[in-house]
Amino acid sequence: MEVKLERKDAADWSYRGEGAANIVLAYTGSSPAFIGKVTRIAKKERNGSPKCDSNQSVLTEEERLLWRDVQELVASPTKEIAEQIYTQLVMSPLLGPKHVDAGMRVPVAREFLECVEKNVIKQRPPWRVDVSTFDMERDSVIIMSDHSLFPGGVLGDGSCISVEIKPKCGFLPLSKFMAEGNSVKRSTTRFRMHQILKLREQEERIHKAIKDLYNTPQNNFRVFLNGSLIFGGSGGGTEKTNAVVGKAFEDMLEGIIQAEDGLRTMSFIQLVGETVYCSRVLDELLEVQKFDNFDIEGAIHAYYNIVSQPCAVCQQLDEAGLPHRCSSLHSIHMDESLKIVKDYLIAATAKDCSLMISFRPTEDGEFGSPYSHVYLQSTNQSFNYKVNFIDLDLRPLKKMEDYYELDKKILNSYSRIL
Ligand SMILES: O=P(O)(O)O[C@@H]1[C@@H](OP(=O)(O)O)[C@H](OP(=O)(O)O)[C@H](O)[C@H](OP(=O)(O)O)[C@H]1OP(=O)(O)O
Ligand SMILES: Nc1ncnc2c1ncn2[C@@H]1O[C@H](COP(=O)(O)OP(=O)(O)OP(=O)(O)O)[C@@H](O)[C@H]1O
Ligand SMILES: [Zn+2]
Repeated sequence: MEVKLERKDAADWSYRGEGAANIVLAYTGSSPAFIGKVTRIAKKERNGSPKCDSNQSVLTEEERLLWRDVQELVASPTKEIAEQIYTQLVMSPLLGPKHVDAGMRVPVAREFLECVEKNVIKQRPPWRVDVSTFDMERDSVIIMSDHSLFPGGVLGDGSCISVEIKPKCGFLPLSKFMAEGNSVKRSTTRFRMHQILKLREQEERIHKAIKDLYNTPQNNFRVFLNGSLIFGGSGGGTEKTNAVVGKAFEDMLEGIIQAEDGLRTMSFIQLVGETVYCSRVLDELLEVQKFDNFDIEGAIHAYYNIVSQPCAVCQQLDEAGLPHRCSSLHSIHMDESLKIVKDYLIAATAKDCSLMISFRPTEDGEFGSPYSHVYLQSTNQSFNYKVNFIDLDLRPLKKMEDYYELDKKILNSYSRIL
C-alpha cells in the first residue's frame, strides 16, 4: 500500500487498548483502505529504553543462531519486519494460518505518532502512561484487521459481539530438571501462583485502592460490542474502566442473545464455552505451549550454553549445596541447546497470546459464509463465529534470565501461603 500516515490522519484513529509493549488504535475515518482495521504501535519505556530498542540491531548474534532456519527473520532489517515475519513464518504455521493475521506495515511520519499520542493520552490507564509512551523512533506501524468486527462491518441490525481471552499456560510441567523443592509446580498452575504474587505486590503498592482488585478482571477476559469495550479493562492490569457490569451487561446483550431478562449473560457464557470447545482452538494453542517441555529450570542451562557464559544457575545451586541433575545439560550438543531454547521461546509466545472470538447471529437463508457456525441450544440461535490469535510476538533471548528469576519469585511467594 503506497500510503504514509501523516499528522492530518491522526484524528481518524481512536484508542482501543494496550498491553505492556503496544498501543492499539481503531480506525474511525472513511478511507476504504482502513475501514475495519486497527493499528498496533510499539511503545517504549518512559525515560528508558524502548520495549524493543529500535537503535539496537534487530537480532543479536546468538538470536541469529537460534533462528537460523528462518532466514527471512535473521535477515530482517527492522524490528517491525522481524515481528511480522515471526508471526507469519513461525507462529502462523503452528497455530493455523486461518487464525493468524500478521498485518501489513505502513510508513508513518513522526508527527502522526506525536499527534496520536496527545489525542489518546486521557484514555490510557494512568499507570501505563507513567511507565510507557509511544516509540517515536519507529517509521512504520502495523495495520491489521479489527478482530472484534466481521469484515464488511455491522450487517443490518445484526450486532457483532466479541470476547477476548488471554488463556495463559494450560499445562502443568513435568520436567525432570525441576528442583525437588519446587514440586508444587507439578500440581498447581503457574497462573494461580502468579496471581498470589501479583496480589501481594499490588497490595504492597496500592493498599488504599484494594477494592479495584475485586472490581476488575485484569487482562484475561474482555467483551466488545461492535468494537467497543463493554466488559473488562482496556489496558490490562487493574485499572478502573467505563465498561459495564451486571445488569447493564445483561441489557446490552438484548439484541444478540434471545433469552429472557436475567438469563442472557449465562447464555452468552455458554456460547463462548461451546465455541471454544467446538473450534478446538485451545487444543492447538496447548500443543504449542507444550513446546516448553524442559521448564525454565531446564531451559535456562541451555541458554547459558548458547551465550557461552558460565551457568549462573548451576553455580547458585552448587553453592547452596542443593542436589540437581542439571550438569548433564551442559554437555549436550549446541544444536540441542538451540532447539531447547527456541522451543521455549515459541512456547512463551503461545503462553501469553490472546484469542479474539467474534459472533454475529446467522442471517436467515445464509449460504456460503466463510465463517464457522455454532448453535446455542438454550436460545435456539445460530451464530457465525471467527477466531483470531493476537499478540504473537517474538521474545528476546535475553528474557530467559527474567523468566528464571520470575519463576523463583512466584514459587517463593506461593510457598509463603502454603
Ligand atoms: O510473564 P507473564 O506471565 O507475567 O506474562 C507477561 C504479561 O503479564 P500477565 O499476562 O499479566 O501475567 C504481560 O502483560 P501485562 O503487562 O500484565 O498486560 C506482557 O504480556 C508480557 O509480555 P511482553 O514480554 O511485555 O511482551 C508477558 O511476559 P512474557 O512472560 O510473555 O514474556
Ligand atoms: N487485531 C486486533 N483487533 C482488535 N483488537 C485488538 C487487535 N489487536 C489488539 N487488540 C486489542 O488491543 C489490546 C492490546 O494489544 P496487544 O495484546 O497486541 O498488546 P501488547 O502490548 O503486545 O500486549 P502484551 O501486554 O501481552 O505484550 C488487546 O488486548 C486487544 O484488546
Ligand atoms: Zn547450569
